[in-house]
This record gives sequence, structure tokens and C-alpha cells, in this order.
Amino acid sequence: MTVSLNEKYIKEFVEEDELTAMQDFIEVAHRKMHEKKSMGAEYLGWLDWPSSIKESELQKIEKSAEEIRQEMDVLIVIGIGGSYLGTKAVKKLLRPSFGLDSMQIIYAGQNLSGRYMEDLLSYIEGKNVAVNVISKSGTTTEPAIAFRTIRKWLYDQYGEDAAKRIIATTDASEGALRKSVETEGFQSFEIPPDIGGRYSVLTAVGLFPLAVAGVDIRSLLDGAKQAEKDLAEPNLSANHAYLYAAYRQILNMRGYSTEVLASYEPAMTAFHEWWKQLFGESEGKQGKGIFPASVIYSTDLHSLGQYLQNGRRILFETMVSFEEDQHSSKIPFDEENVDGLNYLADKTLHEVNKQALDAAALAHVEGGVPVLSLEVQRLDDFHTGYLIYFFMKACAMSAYLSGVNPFDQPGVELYKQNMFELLGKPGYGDKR
Ligand SMILES: O=P(O)(O)OC[C@H]1O[C@](O)(CO)[C@@H](O)[C@@H]1O
Repeated sequence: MTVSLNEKYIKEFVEEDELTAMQDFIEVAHRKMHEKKSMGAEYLGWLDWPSSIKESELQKIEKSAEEIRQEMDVLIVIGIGGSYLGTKAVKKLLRPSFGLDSMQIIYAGQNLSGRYMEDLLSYIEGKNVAVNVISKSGTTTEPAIAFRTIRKWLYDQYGEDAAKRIIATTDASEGALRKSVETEGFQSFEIPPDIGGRYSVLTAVGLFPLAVAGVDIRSLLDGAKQAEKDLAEPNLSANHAYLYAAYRQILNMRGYSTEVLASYEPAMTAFHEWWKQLFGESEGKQGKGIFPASVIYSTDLHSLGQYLQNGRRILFETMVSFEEDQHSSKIPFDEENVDGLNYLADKTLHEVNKQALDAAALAHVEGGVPVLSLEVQRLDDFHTGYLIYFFMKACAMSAYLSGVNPFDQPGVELYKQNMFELLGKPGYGDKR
């Protein structure tokens, strides 16, 4: 299987009967989800999106991305939450670690830091810049402020030509951003109405900036399409996204209320952030939910590893590993052997990293931490698309198993409302 859940470390924590009991609930939730009759069904568009995205849409994305790649130095992606996390996750996972790309992607609109904005404006001075502003609602304060500021910079630099450098990704008909598209003539992409922010990375929200970044978006979608097919049945032995969801909820019922996603690949750091939004916003409501946290090993084995081993027993861990060794360079032999490392000579880092995974998993299990092991066949565009779909499907099922709507975020809406009131936005109440 392309992504599979290895149960070797979890067996001692969960009884077979518990999984069997889960199977019945999963069958009902699965049927309702696929018949689009489950809670929040109006946002289930992502379910068959990989197999239904139009060729014409893909061609439009590729053509426009290629123009940007040819002509620009930097693409600024303006967006918050699901409007940028997926792009950053996939870009960081699939493109080189050390800025070797000719096309640079930078991000804005995720914070209200004056320092960040000033640094950004200084950095782009003298560079050839395009902007992809992404907001489904078109009204989120942080990206709207960033867009206003950067748009002014663009018009100051390029005059009326600035409009040609702005690509907006937003709702087809609603919101302030769509209005700007109409009045200023920006090029635009549509966010399907039935796909929410955190499930949108495989739409133009992620595909356009990722194509600009040089990611093979067709392979990404092919992987997701394969996952859509593989994960379309409810049986836990075949559907490991559901198996993962079942284990999460069994552990949650036992009081393991925090899940720590652990990767042994630093390029996964931004992917963890995408995963946190996906599960945090989907499950954390009505006083329920598993708190999503993350670590990168070996880095965090030398900091949070201590807590994992001996701290409060409220954690379970999901370790993600890439199985194939894709890098052939080996640890060199050294005549002097002053560091005593010759016993590792000729091994690849991947081989040693796998031992680090097993060493940490064994230690944490011994320390009372249930460990789920998610094995991804290789690190490439195809498997990344597969993994994204895998997590989206697992997340929706897990939320349904705990009895919440995976597709709303009432808590976030409350802070947005408060912000409008405190800032004195016309038409809102006044909390000042
Ligand atoms: O795309 P928008 O409408 O600006 O929203 C951005 C993000 O804000 C949220 O509504 C709340 O964080 C997310 O669901 C969404 O990804």
C-alpha cells in the first residue's frame, strides 16, 4: 500500500474487540459521507475532487504558472489558514531545502506584524514580483490588510501594469476579493463552494502557487486520485485512513487527548502545520477533540523527547516515515576512526534514521505512549498527494466518530467577529 498504518507498536495498547466495535460506526458514517448526507455534507466537495477536476482548469493553472515562472523572481502568496498552509507544506516537502529554486515563494497575510511587513517590503525591493492573493471569504482581516499594503506597493512600482501581476483565488461570485477582480481586472481562479479552506490544497488554492514553485501538480493529483480510489471502502483492513481514525478515537476515549505527529524528515515541518489546522479546526469543538501537536526527530528527541518519555501520560504519537531510501550517499569510512563511527561506515543516513525511529518508538512505548506508525512508500509528488487525501479522509471520519461536524469552525468565527467589533468595523457591534 502507498500509505499504510503499521500496527506493531500499538497492539499492546488496543484490544481487537475495540476495533471491531468501531467498524460498525465507520460503516454507517462512511455510507452517509459518500451519499453526501452526513453532517456538513455541503462541504464534501473534496471527496471526489481529485477525479473530477477539469482538464481545462489544470491547463489554465499551468499556463499562468509558467508565465510567472518565466517572468518573475518572487511570488508572494497572501492568505491565512487553509489558504496558504497546504502550499507551504507541499512546497517545503518537495522542493530543495536550501533555496536552490530559481522561483521564490514568500508568504504574507498570516500575521499582523509590522516588522514582518517592513522586512518583506525591503526584501522585494528591486525584484520582479507577482502576487497570488487567496481568500475564500475575501473578508479575512489579516490577508486583506496584507493585500492592501502590497497592492499599493505594486501600483507604486509598476503603475497600471500592477494589475497584471495580481492573481486572485477566491469564491466564484461572493466577497470583496471577487469584486476587486471585477473592477480591477485581475486574473482569477475559483475556490469551489463545496470545499472549505483546510480541504482546499488540491484546488487552485494550492495548485497554482505550487505549479509556480515547480511542483509536478499532475503527479500530486494522481496520488490523491489513487487515494480517492483506494480509500473508498469502509473495511478497516483495507482502508488505513479509517484504521488510523479508529485508533485515534479509541485512544481519545482512554484519555490520550493529545496526538503528537512525529516525522524524521525536517522537510515535513510545514506539513505538520497543515495537518494541525486540518485536525484542530475539524475536531476541536463542543468541548471535544484531540489536540494536534508535532515534533521533528531527531531535533526534538533532544528537547521535547524528555516530555514524551516521562511526562504526563495524555499523549499518543503518530510517527510518519518514508520507506524508500532515495539518497545514495553513505557515511564515509575514516582510517583514523577518532570519532569511533566506523561501525556505521557505508550505511546511508536513511538506514540510521530508520533505527532512530525504532529506537524512539520502543522507548516511548515502554514509557507508556501509544505509537501509531504511518509508512509512506516514497517522498515524491505522487505520494504527497496520496498522503494529503489520506489525512483529509481520516480527519473527516475521525470527526464523525466523535460526533462533530468536520467542516465548520465556529470558534474561529467568534474571534473574527470580536476583532471587527474591537477595531470598530462599520456595521458591527462595539466591544470597545
Ligand atoms: O480563505 P479565507 O476566507 O480568508 O479564510 C482563511 C482561513 O480562515 C478560516 O476560516 C479560519 O481559520 C479557515 O477555515 C480558513 O482556512
